[in-house]
Amino acid sequence: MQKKQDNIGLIWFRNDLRVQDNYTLNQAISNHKHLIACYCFDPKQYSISKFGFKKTERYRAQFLIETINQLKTNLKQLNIELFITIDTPENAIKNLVDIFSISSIYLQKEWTHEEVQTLARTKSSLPNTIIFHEYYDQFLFHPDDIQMSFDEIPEVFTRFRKNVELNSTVRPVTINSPSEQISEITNDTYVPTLQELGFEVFGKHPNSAFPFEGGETNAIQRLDDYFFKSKKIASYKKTRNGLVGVDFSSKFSPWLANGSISARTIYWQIKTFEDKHIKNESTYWLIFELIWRDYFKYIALKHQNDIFKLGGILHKDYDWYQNENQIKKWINGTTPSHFVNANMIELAKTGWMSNRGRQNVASYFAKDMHLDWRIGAAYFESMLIDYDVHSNYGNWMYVAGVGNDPRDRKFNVKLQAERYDANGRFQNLWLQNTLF
Ligand SMILES: Cc1cc2nc3c(=O)[nH]c(=O)nc-3n(C[C@H](O)[C@H](O)[C@H](O)COP(=O)(O)OP(=O)(O)OC[C@H]3O[C@@H](n4cnc5c(N)ncnc54)[C@H](O)[C@@H]3O)c2cc1C
Repeated sequence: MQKKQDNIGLIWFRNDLRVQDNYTLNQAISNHKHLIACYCFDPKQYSISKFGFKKTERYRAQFLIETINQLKTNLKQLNIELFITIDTPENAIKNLVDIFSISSIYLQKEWTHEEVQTLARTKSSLPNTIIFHEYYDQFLFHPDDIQMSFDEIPEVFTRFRKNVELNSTVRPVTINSPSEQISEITNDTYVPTLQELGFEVFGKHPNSAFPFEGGETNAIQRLDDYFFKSKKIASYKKTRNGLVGVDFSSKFSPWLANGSISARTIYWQIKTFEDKHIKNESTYWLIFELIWRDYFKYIALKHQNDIFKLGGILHKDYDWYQNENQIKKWINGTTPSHFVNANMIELAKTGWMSNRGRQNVASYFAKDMHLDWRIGAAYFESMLIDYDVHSNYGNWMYVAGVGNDPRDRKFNVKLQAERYDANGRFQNLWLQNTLF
């Protein structure tokens, strides 16, 4: 076994906010006797984006605060202090490097524009002797285990799925054990409040389909409830197009998005469930959806910044409008479609929307209202508790006809409402103040 280094290693947490099955942390623990960690509430993430929305709205901010609280506690159990700042990484990390004479920094590898820029700024604020150890760790199927280069990722999901199902395996989860305690370390940093991030305190909406709290422990709790206590996973395929309540789908996405649970952990727990209870179409379908998640990550790796461009990865030259009045109607839930409105009001009041809802409101925005799809995507980015850059932009491109839908479908929102909300329960839930 390699001898552990005496100098202190630094783990920079971004979207991998967990201690178990965290390969980056695992490598840092293997290489260093002593470790510290940091998380930055980067003010840029709370500023206004180019389309006029706050990049992170209050729902995700609250979820993140809860997540960092648990991360701090869980890291302490591994004898690792988490330093938290409301500052840019370039400033915060430079400070820690100076104070603790850090020479190695560990982080999850990201490839989207803003993350790459932030890392570049951070690197240039530091001496070039600092070694950065970056690892892909957000996938179900690790990039080294798929039999395709990024350029060869198929543009059709089914081809990608069949390839990985046939040729790749999911790695086992890694268990992290404590590192050595650092004596006499002072850490007076703390998890900020919502107000310190620029928001007012708010209560959870009583009708929210996502009433859960952030953090690794809560993610595991939800998994245990959905799989082993209620066993709802066994009927997931039948319920997953639901609109009302907590259990029609797994609700794993917010924890997956900020990395408080890994896709591998979910996968191996599905396998345990199948061994202990039942293996059926529903248990498979949850894995199928996790492969969709991987797919959009690989699409972003393949096409880089094209996923943010108006013509998307297909470089389509459609006519798009930026009519402010129409955009407001969509956001406020005052379009001619009650079904679209109900979904948009749910999003505004809770930070959550079902997958069925998202497909419909996005299709309506792009294909009925012909509005610049990037504005809809930026609004989702602001509001969603589970915002994930690859899934959000990948799905928006798909629905807008500039991405990976080979059939370029348009949703008929009236028929969709009749099919998925036949008794109007969902629409009544969110439109009661506007219709009656
Ligand atoms: C326009 C649009 C924007 C979206 N934006 C996001 C986003 O920012 N973040 C996000 O996590 N998901 C996004 N999705 C995908 C999907 O709607 C959510 O992942 C899902 O609704 C989350 O609920 P769940 O965890 O209960 O999902 P389940 O149905 O229980 O699925 C389990 C997991 O599979 C993954 N998954 C399921 N469907 C998809 C999908 N279509 N694409 C990628 N992964 C999927 C998610 O990680 C999800 O947690 C978007 C979909 C659309 C149509």
